[in-house]
Amino acid sequence: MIEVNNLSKTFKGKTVLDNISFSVAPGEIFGFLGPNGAGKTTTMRIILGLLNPSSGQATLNGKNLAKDDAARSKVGVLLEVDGIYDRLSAYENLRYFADIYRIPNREARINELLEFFDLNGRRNDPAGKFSKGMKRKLALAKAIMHKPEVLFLDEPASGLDPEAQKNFRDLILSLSREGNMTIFLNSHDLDEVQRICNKVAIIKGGKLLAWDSLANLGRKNRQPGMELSFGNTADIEQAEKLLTSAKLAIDIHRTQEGLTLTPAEGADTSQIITYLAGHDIKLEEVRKLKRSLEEIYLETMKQETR
Ligand SMILES: Nc1ncnc2c1ncn2[C@@H]1O[C@H](COP(=O)(O)OP(=O)(O)OP(=O)(O)O)[C@@H](O)[C@H]1O
Repeated sequence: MIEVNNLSKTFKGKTVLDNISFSVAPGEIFGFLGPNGAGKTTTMRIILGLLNPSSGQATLNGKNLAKDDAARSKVGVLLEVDGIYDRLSAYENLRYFADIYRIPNREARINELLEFFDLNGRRNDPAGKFSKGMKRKLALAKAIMHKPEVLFLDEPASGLDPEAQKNFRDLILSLSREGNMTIFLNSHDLDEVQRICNKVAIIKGGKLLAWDSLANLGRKNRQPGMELSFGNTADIEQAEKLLTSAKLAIDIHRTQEGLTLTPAEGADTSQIITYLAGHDIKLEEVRKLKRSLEEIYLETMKQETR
């Protein structure tokens, strides 16, 4: 369990973290979201014990990583700069770190990692000749070599093409599932976070604006929208008028086959369907629209500046 309690950080009088608190449960894939300069990397560095907080604390299983070597050995870290040696081969890079970390059964572990990351065919090629995606995979192999409990990733897929990004996401998911690893992911890639994280925190200007599961965040700000399609296109206009005057829905927009809308406060989907049926309007299909993380994120950002 990672616990961040009332954490603040000031650099030369400038507050970059302002009394933030949250926690990450074991096995969770946690997405830490925010614009550039929001304070994500600073928070991560404090948790890792690389930077002292101005006040408050951050612990892993109750231990301060700055002061506890045993606790520090339970984490793996992949920062934006991946620390791979270009002149060494994939194998030599892993061998070098295996020696530093005194990994038991070194050769077996290196072979397992090269297989898992699909790098075995290029094991003897210098890493400098690798594509960006392959280099990231090698860096991730290095970060998890000692089988950490928690993996910290700072913008792990930035600069990768869509296919390499997908590849990387799948790897992170399988590490979480098979290795039962807790993952702490710093990102401003909303799509990436939406696809893999189960819990999200949003930070801006050093302040924590939100911290919840994706599902709860979607519900909290506003009800998710719905899409209605009609067998008879003449009903579309009529339905729009009825729902507007009955004040059952807001944000009503016409589409090719029907309407998208958000149930008004106090109204719900079944009320809307019953109301339209009572006015002889037949619905062909009703679909709940899932709110994207992008909508939630932008709304959260707006609320803060209000
Ligand atoms: N060593 C430092 N000295 C002074 N200011 C710093 C230092 N490290 C970070 N900052 C400032 O702290 C703020 C937060 O930076 P941080 O790197 O944590 O943001 P971030 O959310 O990780 O941003 P990005 O998405 O761009 O990586 C920024 O204004 C940055 O300039």
